[in-house]
Amino acid sequence: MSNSAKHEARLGFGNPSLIEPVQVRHCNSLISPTCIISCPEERAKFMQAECWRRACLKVLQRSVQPWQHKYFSTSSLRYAPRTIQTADFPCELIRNFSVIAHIDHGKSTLSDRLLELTGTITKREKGVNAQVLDKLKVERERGITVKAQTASMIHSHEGRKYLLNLIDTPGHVDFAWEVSRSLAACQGALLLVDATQGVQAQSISVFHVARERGLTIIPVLNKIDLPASQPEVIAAQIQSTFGIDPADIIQISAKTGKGVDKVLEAILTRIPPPNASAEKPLRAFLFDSSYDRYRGVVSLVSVLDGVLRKGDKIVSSHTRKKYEILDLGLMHPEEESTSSLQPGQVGFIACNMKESSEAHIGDTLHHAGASVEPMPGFRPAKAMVYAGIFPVDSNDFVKLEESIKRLVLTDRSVEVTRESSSALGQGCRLGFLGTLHMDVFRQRLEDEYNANVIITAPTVPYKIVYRDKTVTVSNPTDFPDTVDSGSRVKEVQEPVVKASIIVPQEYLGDMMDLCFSHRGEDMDHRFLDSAGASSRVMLTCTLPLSEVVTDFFDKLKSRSSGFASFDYEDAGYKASNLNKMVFLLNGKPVDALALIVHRSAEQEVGRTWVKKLHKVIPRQIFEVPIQAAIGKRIVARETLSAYRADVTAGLYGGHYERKLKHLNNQKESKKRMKRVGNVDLPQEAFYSILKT
Ligand SMILES: Nc1nc2c(ncn2[C@@H]2O[C@H](COP(=O)(O)OP(=O)(O)OP(=O)(O)O)[C@@H](O)[C@H]2O)c(=O)[nH]1
Repeated sequence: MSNSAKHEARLGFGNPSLIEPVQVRHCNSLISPTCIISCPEERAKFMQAECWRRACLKVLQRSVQPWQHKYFSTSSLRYAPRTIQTADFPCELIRNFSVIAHIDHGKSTLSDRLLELTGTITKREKGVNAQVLDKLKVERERGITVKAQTASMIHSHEGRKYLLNLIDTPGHVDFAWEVSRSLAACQGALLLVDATQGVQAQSISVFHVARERGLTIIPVLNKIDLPASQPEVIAAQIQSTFGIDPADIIQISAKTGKGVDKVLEAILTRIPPPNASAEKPLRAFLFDSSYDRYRGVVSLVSVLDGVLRKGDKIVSSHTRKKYEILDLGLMHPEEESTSSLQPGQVGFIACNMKESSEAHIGDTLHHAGASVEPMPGFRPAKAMVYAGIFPVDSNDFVKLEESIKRLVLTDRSVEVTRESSSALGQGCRLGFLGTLHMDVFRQRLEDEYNANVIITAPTVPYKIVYRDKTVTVSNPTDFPDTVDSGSRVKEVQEPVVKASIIVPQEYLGDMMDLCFSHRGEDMDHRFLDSAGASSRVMLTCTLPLSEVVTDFFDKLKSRSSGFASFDYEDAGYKASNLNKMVFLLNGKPVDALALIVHRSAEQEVGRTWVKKLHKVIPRQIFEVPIQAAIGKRIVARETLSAYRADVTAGLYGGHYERKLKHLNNQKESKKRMKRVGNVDLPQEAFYSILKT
């Protein structure tokens, strides 16, 4: 901002500490919406800048009460909320639908195109951000959706205005829970299939979830602009896999916009309106929540019956706690306050819930004093993979714990407990839905909270069956040291999954080999297309979850030249021959590196890890044996040779015996060090071991 700019009017209200500082870079100066501009030319420049306008809107929507909008005054900057009268949309003018598909088949691109086509966002607002609904930095960087997003659109058709509510869902198998709860708020689903890749593993799983929920499915073939697309072949595949009539399939290019208008028309004509009544007592189904630092928990609800108004007193069927609706409205695509949510509508509510655990996913909210039948809820998200997270600098634990707590407020599927390790100090043990989920969480910690962390090798929850009880163990340090006939342990069970792999026929043999080498059982396969040179096969088998969470997916992609797609679902527990492997440095176990391994992989895993350790541990002034042990049995060993300090360096010339005396002294002191077993293992060494 130029020096000539004088202060004239504040673009912030009430208590300035309530205003989140949003930084906007313009004309190479950092400005924030609380900054003040008076020079007319400067002001005009700022006001025309899109970044400035968006930042102001963001601040206003987040921190300012609607009654304060009038103070936000200069003419070109006036905050003009697009007022939606929700009462104008009775059930027959509402359509609630999700976009579902295999990963990367174009869900977010189609969602953006629908938002554009209905005028909800303009091309200018969209700017360079290719995907409006992928709001997280990690989503934009990786080009994947990790959190389902809701957006309401208004679309005019044959002289009537419809309220369309879209939910863009993630495609990766780790986030299947997100998809299933999003579908609970919908009557229809757009099933996207990439016209170059065809039906993939998650296309099948999401199709079945949508069908089980009784949703109307609109099949859409995407990416028909690509030269490699084969619309007819893939349409036949959709017909044979799902029993869908090819005449019902809409062919589009979400990228160029071709055919997307037909999708809009199908949404209006094929998806039934919600069956909700304003006369019945209120029932609002809570299907998602997030945390806002100023307002507490903000929940997404689908109003099944009745009307929800600002100021209403509501009760949670799950906790029986009472709340007052302080704000509510539609996601358009950002939050936009309205005075009510009508039957059949999907929107957000803020009702002073302080803890995110109060917003129980699958809860039914009703008016205080009324009694209603709650909807059947969801099964809670189940952690499949556990890992310890430790700060690289152990002094940063308090800061790290605080960051984890905050992040968990926005990601309810993560389980957190405290953990301490003699090697890595204080940390947290976290439970995730899968390894991608774990990696995304780690990246968010680094991106959003500047955390520098060490994350231990992922492990799955095992069941230890003792003679008198069964205990679930999600940390290798809690696993019994020996599981043999003499111990109290009757058996160890590990989680297994039912895996399905879709792959061109020529890779079937490779895939069977791969599953077999990862302890796959009950293998079966069936052809998806009518027999032909390029027909595709669906291979199913049960796999131990611990095999899936390591490098299975990478191997699957490389051995199928990227053609295989993979999906899995929980298939319970199975008895298995497992043991705890510990790594000894100079005879002392390093707790943070303990692993649970299957008998058949002991040698290989032991050798690989011992080699890894040998590479990264700095040489000490004494020899260090690095061993992998199972109980008392050593399965692999490397020796880190001693680093020999040149104790004779300062002796110029002189007698040979004098040098020998120094060398002997050094030998003695090394012996003492060895006895203490004091291996110097910096945190950075752990970082590089566990990173790989
Ligand atoms: N050529 C072409 N590319 C497309 C089309 N639709 C999407 N893409 C591209 O496909 C890639 C994946 O698209 P996304 O919209 O992110 O896919 P998605 O299904 O939302 O991905 P996830 O949320 O990670 O499952 C992006 O690079 C898009 O630009 C299309 O119609 N034609």
